[in-house]
Amino acid sequence: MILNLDPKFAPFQNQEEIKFQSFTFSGGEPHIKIAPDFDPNEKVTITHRLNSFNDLGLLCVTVDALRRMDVKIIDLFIPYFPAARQDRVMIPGEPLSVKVYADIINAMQLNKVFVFDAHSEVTPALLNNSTVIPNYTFIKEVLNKIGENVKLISPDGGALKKIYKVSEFLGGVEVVECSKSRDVKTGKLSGFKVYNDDLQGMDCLIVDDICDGGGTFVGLAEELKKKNAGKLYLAVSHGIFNKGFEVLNCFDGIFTTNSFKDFEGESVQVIRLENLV
Ligand SMILES: O=P(O)(O)OC[C@H]1O[C@H](OP(=O)(O)OP(=O)(O)O)[C@H](O)[C@@H]1O
Repeated sequence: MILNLDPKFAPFQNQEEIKFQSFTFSGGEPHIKIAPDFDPNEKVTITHRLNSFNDLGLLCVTVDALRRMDVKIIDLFIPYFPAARQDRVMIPGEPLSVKVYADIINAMQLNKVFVFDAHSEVTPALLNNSTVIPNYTFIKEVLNKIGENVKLISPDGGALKKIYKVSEFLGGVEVVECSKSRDVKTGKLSGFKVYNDDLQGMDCLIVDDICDGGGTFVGLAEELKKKNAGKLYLAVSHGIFNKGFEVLNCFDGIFTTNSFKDFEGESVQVIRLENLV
């Protein structure tokens, strides 16, 4: 049985859906009424795009309601794990936000928690019973659209381990390693290095988990262009794109999934998770 808390997000097709009504009380608290016409002995998988504390609140009350209906086995699929980038404390006074979210979810005592393309190994390390769904099939779909004659570009050390696994899955597509540096005091991006000089005319696909403002990818695209690379493409599992797509107009194509939100009529090609999981 599936309980899709976000009506626009139904990644698992052909499964019986649990009906419910959800709304927000006038004081701002999320609420749910689940229709009791299903067998509580069956496993229930909740799917939810958990992008805010309100979403988390709805998840908490949903799990409570299911437990009170005697549902014993609950799985959760959250495609984008909130605060996954806040996986270390850089300066005293900051929270370890990823642990805050993980602790709350762990307290729900779920059977399994599925996360799509976790930012780092910290998320699954903190989450009990977690499974990370890799980005391999997403990137394969991207190559189906742009062709396989590209080099895979890894923007930084954090992305490196994952990109070699993607390359292996794709039968050995060549990887170009890059690194980015930040100003120690401000944390602002200060430079990029591309460890391959043989990019003349080569089409390049930058692969990463998240595009937020896009500074990482614009900076890297400039470096790739300096090396006379051909067409530039960007594929990110989780598209936040908080500065819009205009800033990313150096790219010949941008690809993402609907893990964070839907992008209707915007300058990005969305490969929906329905086709990937
Ligand atoms: O679109 P932008 O605003 O440039 O952000 C995108 C970058 O941010 C994240 O990495 P982050 O820099 O947090 O990686 P780290 O954990 O390796 O520091 C993500 O993996 C991208 O590389």
